[in-house]
Amino acid sequence: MSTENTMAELAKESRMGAYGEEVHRDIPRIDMSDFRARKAEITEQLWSAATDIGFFQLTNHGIPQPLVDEAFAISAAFFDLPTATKEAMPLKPGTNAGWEYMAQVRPSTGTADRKESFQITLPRMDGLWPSESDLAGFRATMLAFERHNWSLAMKVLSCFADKLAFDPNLFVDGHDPLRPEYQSTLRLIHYLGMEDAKPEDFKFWRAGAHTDFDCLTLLHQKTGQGGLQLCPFKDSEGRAIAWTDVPPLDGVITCNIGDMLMRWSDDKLQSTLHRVRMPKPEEYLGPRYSMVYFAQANTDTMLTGPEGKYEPMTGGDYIRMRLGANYRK
Ligand SMILES: O=C(O)CCC(=O)C(=O)O
Ligand SMILES: [Fe+2]
Repeated sequence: MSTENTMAELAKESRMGAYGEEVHRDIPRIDMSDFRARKAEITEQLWSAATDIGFFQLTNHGIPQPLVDEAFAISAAFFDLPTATKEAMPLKPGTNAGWEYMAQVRPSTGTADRKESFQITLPRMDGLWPSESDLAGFRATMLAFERHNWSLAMKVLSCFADKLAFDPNLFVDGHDPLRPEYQSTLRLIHYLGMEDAKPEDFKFWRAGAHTDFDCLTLLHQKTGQGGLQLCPFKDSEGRAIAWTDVPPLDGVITCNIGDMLMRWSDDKLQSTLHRVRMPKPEEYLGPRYSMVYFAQANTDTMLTGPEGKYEPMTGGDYIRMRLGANYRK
């Protein structure tokens, strides 16, 4: 993407901070069971969702629910650690690794998201894991959970490879987790509870409107902790903006296409604007936890579209270009 395109992208995001209207839309739900036998059928469903609304929800996805539950529990325990302990694992700008507190400022809102997060990008974790005495089992659980998410993301991406007439291994090789160039990220998020918040705090966002930078996002939400809303790309081009709730459902993983895959697919796959709104006063006001896996092509993977619409670019250059705009210096 050229600099002009990036700036146009940011200008577009900066108009997205308003609350806007809400409308119901069906989010396609896709059953991943018996994947190898049903791959052709699953591929059609994924393609239809990803070229249209850009969001879909996976059921029977193969990530064991006890592992998801354990990851949520230990993520909450991590955020309960003393601030000084978390401060010893700081996010280094541009690395997607480490802990941050209210540091992510979205171009759409110009204010910091009301959250803290801990990001795990495997080759960059030296000195950033909590010790076993601080939080026993954290690293082992997160390593297992990360790899399960990678595996599911690769299944979904392999379906897109078929439709894009890419080499069947292109995405798996391009996200090889055993290489130092791996830059996919698992992000644990704790959105701050609003029980004691001042009325003016409610005008902020838990996560301001944005598109993701990555290829594919897998989002784990907790039932009862809603707030995610999406606005399909088609409606965001100066036409009326209408936002659609994506309620959390047990056993379901919500997925969306990110900008990197949109570019890599010559814009066939749609990266869709989304945000996390504040609870309304009558809703659950407690903290909200989510866990998000961002599949991002390795830093040395060349993003070359099927029809060559864009100049080829490496995954590393692409992420660097996008990260600069999103964190406080
Ligand atoms: O927490 C959520 O539900 C969504 C988070 C998100 O969109 C992001 O971190 O990119
Ligand atoms: Fe996102």
